[in-house]
Amino acid sequence: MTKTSPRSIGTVAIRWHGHSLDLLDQRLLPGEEHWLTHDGASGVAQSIRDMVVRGAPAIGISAAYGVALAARHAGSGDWKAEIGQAIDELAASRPTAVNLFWALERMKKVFAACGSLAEATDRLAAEAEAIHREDLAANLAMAGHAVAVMEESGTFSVLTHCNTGALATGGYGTALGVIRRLHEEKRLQQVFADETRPWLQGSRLTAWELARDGIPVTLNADGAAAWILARGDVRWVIVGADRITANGDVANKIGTYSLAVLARHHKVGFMVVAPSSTVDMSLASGADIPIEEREGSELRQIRGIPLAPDGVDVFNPVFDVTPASLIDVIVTEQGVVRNPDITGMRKLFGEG
Ligand SMILES: CSC[C@@H](O)[C@@H](O)C(=O)COP(=O)(O)O
Repeated sequence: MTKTSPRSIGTVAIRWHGHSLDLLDQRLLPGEEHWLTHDGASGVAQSIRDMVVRGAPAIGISAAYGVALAARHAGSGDWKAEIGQAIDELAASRPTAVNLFWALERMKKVFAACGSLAEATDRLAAEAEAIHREDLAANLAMAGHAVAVMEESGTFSVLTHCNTGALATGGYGTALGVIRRLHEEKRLQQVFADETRPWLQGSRLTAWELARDGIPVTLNADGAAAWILARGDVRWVIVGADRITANGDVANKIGTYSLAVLARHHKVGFMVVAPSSTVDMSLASGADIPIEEREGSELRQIRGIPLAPDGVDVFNPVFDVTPASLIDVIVTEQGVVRNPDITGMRKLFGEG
């Protein structure tokens, strides 16, 4: 057992120490880099719920470490019940990103095969580390597949939404990993980063992460995306995903669907980049995906400063579903699905 996190590429947001888990508090970025230490699953579940850690793969990885912590700190009595409760608590933290449930299923399988607490402690930690390591490897593989799809010669600009970087994953990033690779290959003119209202993952996290890594980034209001695409130098809109269903529909951060409509109108490529842990072949279409709604206060105020009349009614769905028909290509570490539909999805991922 290594008792260390895999080496992240880009900003590190998850640090595993074997007996505790440190998460970079993403609520405080870009102003402050503050780490929260967790020694139990409840704290990890709360950090997922409160968005200390966010982004589909990072949520799955953190939950897996949460289960490992539950074993590490379980009493010697009914340790099976304690770990089972921890898994249930983690599963209730956020509903949309399937990576959470995928990671917990992996942990459950290992847990079910353990005959003693000592064995569970070792094996659950090793499984969580494997999930973390494999996510980083998937990101690197996806970047390779994605840039091979892009036939443009010379340099070009891209537009992205939300944060899909090292902060949201095991390191490197999904959509942002592709952007990193384009930059490494000197094919990237610049990245337009949607600010991503209301939580501002684009301005607070993506712009920060890219600027730190020396990748040319221009921040824009979400409402400016149509005008930016109309100007013609953006060739691809590249986004991540929280859940991809059997017909190729994609749940991702609210605002992704409008970008897909805009991309189709302006004949700009629309690419979704996500590891296979984001694919949910058990759901027929996006209509079956549970869409998280968060507190109205996320729109009414920012860090206590009022932005709207006190108590005004708010509708705050934090994800939307982009129909497969608006997506040009889905990229995973297992390969790509062009013009996704059920046939293409089944070819790559089986029946589910
Ligand atoms: C690699 S992250 C892909 C998605 O999880 C990301 O685009 C997103 O929607 C994150 O939402 P968040 O609410 O910040 O967890």
